Amino acid sequence: YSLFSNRPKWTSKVVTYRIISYTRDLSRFKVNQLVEKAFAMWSKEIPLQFKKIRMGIADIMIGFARGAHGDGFPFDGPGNILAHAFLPAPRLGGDAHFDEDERWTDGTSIGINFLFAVTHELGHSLGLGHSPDPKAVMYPTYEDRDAKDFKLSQDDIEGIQNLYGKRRD
Ligand SMILES: CC(C)C[C@H](CS(C)(=N)=N)C(=O)N[C@H]1Cc2cn(c3ccccc23)CCCCCCNC1=O
Ligand SMILES: [Zn+2]
Repeated sequence: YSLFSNRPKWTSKVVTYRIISYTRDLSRFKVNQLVEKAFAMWSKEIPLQFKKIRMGIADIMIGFARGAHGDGFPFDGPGNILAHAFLPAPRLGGDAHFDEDERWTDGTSIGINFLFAVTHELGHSLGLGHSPDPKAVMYPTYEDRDAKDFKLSQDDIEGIQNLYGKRRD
């Protein structure tokens, strides 16, 4: 795993999130469900709670966009960069954006596995960098093969616990 030298992290006990836009590739219900599942994978390992809000400003704002979308980091059409997320910080910090020019799937058809991508992006939203371990969710590139029924690797867990400590309950 890798962290950033200033080790940015959330210092509140509860971190809020809000899904502000959706994709035409998956139902809103499915997007909500997969985002919830990705948060649960990380929160299982650390003493941090995630709370979904429906209005207002959340710590982690999640959405889909194509091309230039107002954060100075325009997406690049199909393929290449699939998504991006900002390290823990106010405002844009923590936010995760998914490229609407990709085809997002829940594993039942061809396309980029959305659950895998959300889990990777939330790793960044929580403060993780990339891992050199090809088995880690935080490995820099998307490999379709291990996107089906994946779980956090030991490396991912060690990294996130280095930052937030172990969950005790
Ligand atoms: C891990 C993801 C869920 C999130 C990361 C983005 S991020 C910011 N959150 N680390 C991602 O999109 N990685 C690229 C990295 C990448 C691979 N290639 C590229 C060609 C051009 C540009 C980028 C890439 C080679 C060709 C394959 C392109 C399709 C797959 N793209 C990737 O794997
Ligand atoms: Zn990444």
